This record gives sequence, structure tokens and C-alpha cells, in this order.
Amino acid sequence: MIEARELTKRFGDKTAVDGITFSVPPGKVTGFLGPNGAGKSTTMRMIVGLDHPTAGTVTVNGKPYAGHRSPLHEVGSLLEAKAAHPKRTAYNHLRAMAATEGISAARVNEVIELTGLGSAARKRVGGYSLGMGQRLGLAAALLGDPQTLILDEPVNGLDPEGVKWVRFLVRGLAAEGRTVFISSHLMSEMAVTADHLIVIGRGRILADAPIDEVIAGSKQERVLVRTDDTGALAAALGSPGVEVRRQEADQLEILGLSTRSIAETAFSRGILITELTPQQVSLEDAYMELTGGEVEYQSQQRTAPYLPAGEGQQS
Ligand SMILES: Nc1ncnc2c1ncn2[C@@H]1O[C@H](COP(=O)(O)OP(=O)(O)OP(=O)(O)O)[C@@H](O)[C@H]1O
Repeated sequence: MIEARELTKRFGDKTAVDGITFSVPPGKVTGFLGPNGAGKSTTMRMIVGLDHPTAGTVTVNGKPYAGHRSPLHEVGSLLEAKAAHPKRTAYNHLRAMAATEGISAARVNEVIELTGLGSAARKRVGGYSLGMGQRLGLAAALLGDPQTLILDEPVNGLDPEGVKWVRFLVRGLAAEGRTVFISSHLMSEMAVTADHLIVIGRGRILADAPIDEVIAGSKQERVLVRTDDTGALAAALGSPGVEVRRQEADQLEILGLSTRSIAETAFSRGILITELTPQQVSLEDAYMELTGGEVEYQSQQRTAPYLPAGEGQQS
């Protein structure tokens, strides 16, 4: 169990983590989401004592990380890829780590096999790809067979097989009753990996709920509509709070209206609808809605093909 109380971190006048309180219980995969710069890495670094809180506390199984006698057995962490000396082989790096807590060479070989490092383990870390570095980081996290895992972007740089492997690994670890706290920017992956989500933005908690509740809490209604007269329908539906996106020549995606109100509007204008399909809200939709106002580093270009303003007014 990880427990943070009023956890705060300031760097000069920048508040990276702003008084957050949360618990990460055992037996579940808890996902940690938020835009770039939201404070995820800083929070994780405070959990394992790499950053010191400006205020508040965080404990792992009732004690601060540094208070545990054998930290590698208590908490395994993957925080950045990867703090190994480039001239060392992965095997030697893991052996050196293992030696600090009396972990056997057999366990080193076990985690090398488990993480798919195989023959690369005898090569120098300096030549590793991002994905191999991640596998080494995961091997190091698992070395002490810890009760708690803290993994910052573990699938970053991994190939599809590796992504799937991490999913099964962390789900298996949680099923064994361990505490698993994992951050990722890959929403589709998080949707199938995590049981519970903590979402932060600008250092504050935006959501702390089971994944189904986060998705169900979305106010977005998305409906696909097919009609021969998309221009007339777009014009009829256009109003504040409603977004109309053209998907295909005869298809619109409507956000912010129910299927019934779309059907009623079309009926009242004599517009023939040939398909009307409510869409499942995805975790990505719910996440974008939650974090929309909390993004510190915003891209300039909207990616969705919005219907240009005014197009709906024509015809
Ligand atoms: N050592 C530091 N000195 C100054 N500012 C820092 C330091 N570490 C982090 N920050 C700032 O604190 C904020 C939170 O950063 P953090 O790395 O925790 O975010 P994050 O959610 O992990 O982001 P990302 O998804 O990009 O990894 C950012 O504005 C960042 O610039």
C-alpha cells in the first residue's frame, strides 16, 4: 500500500505537486495519468525518496521508503531508462545491484530470462536500444521480488510484443496481491491494464476512481449519423456546446447531443437519416475531457477534423 498525504513538491516558484492525497492499494493495477509536466514523475520519485517533499508525507507499507531495511525487496521501481553505467553489461549491473541486498546470482538470471534480455545481458548497456534499456529497468525493478512496483512509462520504447508482455506481467503481479502503480501516456494500453486510475493535472488530482467510473463520468455523448444531406443536418444541429465533425461524405460525428435529439431535429427539418449510432466513450475521450483545461504544454494543432466554423450555416 502506498499512501500519500498532502504531498507537495516545489522547485523554486514552480509547484510540481500540489498537496495531493491518495492511496494505492495492493491487489490492483493503479494507473497514474496526466499531461506532460503534470507531476507524475515527481510524485513517483518522492515515493522512492529520490525527491524530498516540500510538505506532506508518502509511505510504502506504513514507512517512508528509506525506512525499509531492504528497499529492493520492498519496492521495485522503474523511473527512467536507465541508470546503468554504459560500459557495464546488464548482467554485471544486475549482479552489482543484487550484491547490495544479498540477492543470489540465480535470481539475476531469472529476471534476465523473465524480461527477455537473454543474450543481450552480456553486452554493454551503452549500446542498448530504448526498448532494451526498458527491459533492463524492469529486470532491476523485479530483482528483489518486491511487494510494491512503481513503474514510470514502462512500455515506452517497447515493441508490441513487449507492450503486451508488460501488460500480462503487471496484471499477474497484482493478481498475486502486490501493489502496482504505473504511469503511461498510452490510453488504449492503460484501458486494458489498469483497474483503477489516478489522474493528475498541474500537480492536483483530477480523478481517483475505478477505470469504469472514469469512463462513465464522461459527459461526452458521441453519435455517428449518416445522411445524404450532411450540410443541412450540420446547420440544424449547430449550437453552443455541440461539435459537428465530418467523417465521410455522408457521415457526421456529433458530440454533445443524444441520439434522440438528433433524430427529432432531423425529423422536424425533413432530413432523412440512414444511420444513427451512439459511440462508446473511450478512456482517451474521458481523459481528454478531464485534462482539457490542465494541459501545460499544448500542441498548436487540433488533430480532430472539425467541421470548419460556418460550414454548418450554409445550404
Ligand atoms: N528538478 C526539477 N527542477 C525544476 N523543475 C522541475 C524539476 N523536475 C520537474 N520539474 C517541473 O515540475 C513539473 C512536473 O514535472 P514531472 O516530470 O513530474 O511531470 P510528469 O507528469 O512526469 O511529465 P511527463 O509526462 O512529461 O513525464 C514540470 O513543470 C517540470 O518542469
